[in-house]
Amino acid sequence: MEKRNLYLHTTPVDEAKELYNKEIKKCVSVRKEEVPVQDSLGRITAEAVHAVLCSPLFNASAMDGIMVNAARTAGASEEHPLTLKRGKDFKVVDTGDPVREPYNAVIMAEDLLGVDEDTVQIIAAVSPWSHIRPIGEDIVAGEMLLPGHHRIRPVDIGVLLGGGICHVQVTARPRVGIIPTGTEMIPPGQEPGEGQIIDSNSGMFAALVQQYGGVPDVSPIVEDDYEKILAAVRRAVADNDMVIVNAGSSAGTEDYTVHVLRKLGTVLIHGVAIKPGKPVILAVVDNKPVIGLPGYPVSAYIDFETFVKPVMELFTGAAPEDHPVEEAVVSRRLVSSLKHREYVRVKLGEVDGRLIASPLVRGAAAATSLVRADGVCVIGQNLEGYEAGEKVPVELWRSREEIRHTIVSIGSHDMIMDFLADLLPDLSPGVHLSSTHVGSMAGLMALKRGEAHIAPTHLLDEETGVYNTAYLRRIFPDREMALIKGVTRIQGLMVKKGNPADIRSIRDLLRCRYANRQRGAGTRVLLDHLLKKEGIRPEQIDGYELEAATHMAAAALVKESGVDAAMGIYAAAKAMDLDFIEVGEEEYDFAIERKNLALPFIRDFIRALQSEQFRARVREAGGYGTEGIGEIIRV
Ligand SMILES: Nc1nc2c(c(=O)[nH]1)N[C@H]1C(S)=C(S)[C@@H](COP(=O)(O)OP(=O)(O)OC[C@H]3O[C@@H](n4cnc5c(N)ncnc54)[C@H](O)[C@@H]3O)O[C@H]1N2
Ligand code: MOO
Repeated sequence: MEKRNLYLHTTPVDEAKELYNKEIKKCVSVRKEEVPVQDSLGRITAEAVHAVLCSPLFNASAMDGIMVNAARTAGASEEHPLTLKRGKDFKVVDTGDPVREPYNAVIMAEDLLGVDEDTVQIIAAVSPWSHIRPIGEDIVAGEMLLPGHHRIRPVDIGVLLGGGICHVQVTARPRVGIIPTGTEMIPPGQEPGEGQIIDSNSGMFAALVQQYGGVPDVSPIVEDDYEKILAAVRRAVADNDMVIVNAGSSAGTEDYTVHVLRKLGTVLIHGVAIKPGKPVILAVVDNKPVIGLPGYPVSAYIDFETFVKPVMELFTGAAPEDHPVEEAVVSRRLVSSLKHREYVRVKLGEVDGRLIASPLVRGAAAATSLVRADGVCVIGQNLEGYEAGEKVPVELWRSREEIRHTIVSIGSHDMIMDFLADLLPDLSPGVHLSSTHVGSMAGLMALKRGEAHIAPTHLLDEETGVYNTAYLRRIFPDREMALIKGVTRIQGLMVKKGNPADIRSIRDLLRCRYANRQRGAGTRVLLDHLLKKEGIRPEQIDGYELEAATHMAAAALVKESGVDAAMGIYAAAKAMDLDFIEVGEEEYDFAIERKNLALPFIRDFIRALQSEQFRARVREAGGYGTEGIGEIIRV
């Protein structure tokens, strides 16, 4: 079996879905089961449900008051109030009480003039049936309460019970077998050894299966061995309605999934024009759908939504539910290939009334991009992408309301942005902070294009030695700008614990392996400044070209790889348990257009900055100063 799968042909997404759907429909049969109405929330009705009882079950008073015979009230007026006697003319009723012959109308208590215990006067006649809910007003026995294919909601449960139904026929939950494969995989919770990977996908699949109304059945991890995978698939197919085999879907020498599925059944598709998610396998084994999903989490998720969910809907009878789509302005150029339909995760924010989509990292292994995403921009296979500023359709993964109350920050990274994102919804319910880390300079450019509310920045003006203001003046010559004072922070060289390479100053970078930050990052500007002061040229630094996107990513390189030093902030070094050699202090502030200072959520942001909770977190992290925090500097 030591051969590679070369699947050069990739089928367009819709074609693959249609072909598979046609084939699967032949073998999927919907099973029904009866469940107590009380336990039916979220289940799908297998057939229409009809009421067995009327509601109300009898003619019922709709108000507190008295019941009368309407004819008896004729002639009552303000000039000629009519006197009624208890027992003879009326009976007292409460809301919901039955109203029977000879009574046929109810008068509200507030419309009665009390004379004594047993006597009232009325000043208007009433018509028959007033304030009476007639039998079957809401539900008539035999009436259809819910159609088939309907997802049962709390209000439906109320109506079913009211209509005399205690048990309801729903579609049975499909059992979905999940087989994680890979010799390098370990279950979550086990200490990973060299080269081992935590099986995080199975947990995600199990949750997705539950979300879409199925019952997950996760097998133990199967190593990359043809016979073992074959046995696992056989077992899972026998025990379940459908099966997912995870990883080993592509062209590696140990990617056995497709060979196993060919041996056991029919592989209809291997390779779809979708990115991420290309190596998906759509097969049928023993009349049951079996889908091979790629190992990379983002690919696996996109393929699950695209191919597994529709099959589950065949079993559950649920109507396909799609995310709402809205038009957004894309903040960066998005290049895509005609070879596939591409799903680009985006952060969304509303700035100056426009919905702005900022693309997140596109790697298929970047699972956090799924967590951080507010939506996804789907670039059709017939498109080569979009230019910055172009309108693009975006599937929303969060509500429009939530997006509207989100402060969009684009710029330099600091851990205080995480503290603030965590604190804000606590201090100002409903307000969120979304921060994208692209470096100080790129953040200011995004602010200029109207894609962000604030841009965190720490840029040193070499001539004046002053942070931030000079850049704002230069980049926004004709706009009224301001800086919200943030923190001062200690910058330094992060080195391995115990400083084995004995690094004491910038000059020592000449004899070690360094990791830099991306172009336009304030930390890189500071390094360049310090190198210049020492008369060192960038090309003399080994690793000047190696770029980390954040302080923490730079610290992780020092901690886990052959890198000896990276410039960063004290808090990152401390968080990663690294040693730290101080090189200077800098100012990390928030650039903003002055007109936006009045936005309610910007006031919330400033309040959060000045809160005792925030100061406490910053003190705990260490390496920060908070003098003047939250003050406004006009630029
Ligand atoms: N020569 C080629 N190599 C690859 C191609 C190709 O066309 N030619 N396709 C690439 C694409 S696209 C994808 S997507 C991946 C799919 O990989 P596999 O499905 O074969 O998965 P593995 O190689 O076994 O694993 C890859 C990677 O996925 C992660 N993984 C796997 N299982 C799990 C799990 N249960 N939980 C969490 N993460 C998991 C892990 O990082 C693995 O290293 O192939 C490319 N290669
Ligand atoms: O299809 Mo893979 O998912 O592009 O990375």
